[in-house]
Amino acid sequence: MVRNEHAPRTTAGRDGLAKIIARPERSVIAIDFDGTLAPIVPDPEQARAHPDVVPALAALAPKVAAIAVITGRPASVAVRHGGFAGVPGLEHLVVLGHYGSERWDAVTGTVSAPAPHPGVATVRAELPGVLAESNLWHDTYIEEKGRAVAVHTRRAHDPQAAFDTLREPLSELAARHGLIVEPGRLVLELRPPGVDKGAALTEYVREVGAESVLYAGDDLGDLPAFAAVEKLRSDGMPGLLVAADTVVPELADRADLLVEGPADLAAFLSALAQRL
Ligand SMILES: O=P(O)(O)OC[C@H]1O[C@H](O[C@H]2O[C@H](CO)[C@@H](O)[C@H](O)[C@H]2O)[C@H](O)[C@@H](O)[C@@H]1O
Repeated sequence: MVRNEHAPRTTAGRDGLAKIIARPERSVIAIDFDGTLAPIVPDPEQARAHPDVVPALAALAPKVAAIAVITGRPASVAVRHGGFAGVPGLEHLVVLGHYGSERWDAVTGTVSAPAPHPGVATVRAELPGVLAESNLWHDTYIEEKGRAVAVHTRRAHDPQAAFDTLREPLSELAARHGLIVEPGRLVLELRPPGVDKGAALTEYVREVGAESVLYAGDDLGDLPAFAAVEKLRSDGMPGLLVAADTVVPELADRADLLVEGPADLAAFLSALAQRL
């Protein structure tokens, strides 16, 4: 059974869930990684999917049209930290990395990606100077992401103050080299423009020919995916929006269903799989 506390609080969300239950074979289940499938931890290298996540996804996958993980991480990192490769039941899993610009298919085990944006290398070279000018060189952690570079302030003495101080200079640095800043939970990522989780989700839903969609996320980078589901709903496709945390109110306020982090999301997905 899907427990009562996992009942959507909106009519649109209830309609979305009802459609998923009625025609699961035409439903896409799309889920963010950090904060949604993997608990937030101070060191991004140490983030791992909650132990209940892979069993829940593996139970659900054979019953729905498709499951996709849509993440700001490089696709290969999400696959590794998620433990998604070679799992019985997840033979058709898709991971859309770098906000949808990369794609890993479990079927082939390979990642497809466009050529790297030349601005990333220049930004990387200038970043230490910008951080030093803000007196935050020692207070930040730089995550090398290949096609992007992320500046984390979670380990700073005052994480929110460091985030606020860096937002403008990093936006200027990004803009000088044709990049944008993607803000997240105590992270400012400098990345190429032109792609977001909303576009990635819409394209994937069309590719699969889905009739309903569920999207779960926790952070600002998930807002375009929420907007995409809202647009699909206005075009007649039922959908369910799940927030895995209330720490980003802009997202949580728009959710049909709130769950309490990755373990609770896994419980919801597992109960859904049983019901289907
Ligand atoms: O799209 P996502 O899968 O949610 O990825 C967004 C960013 O997540 C990661 O940072 C967040 O998780 C870290 C590990 O728990 C945490 O330390 C950090 O404060 C969070 O912002 C990741 O490191 C970034 O590269 C992603 O862009």
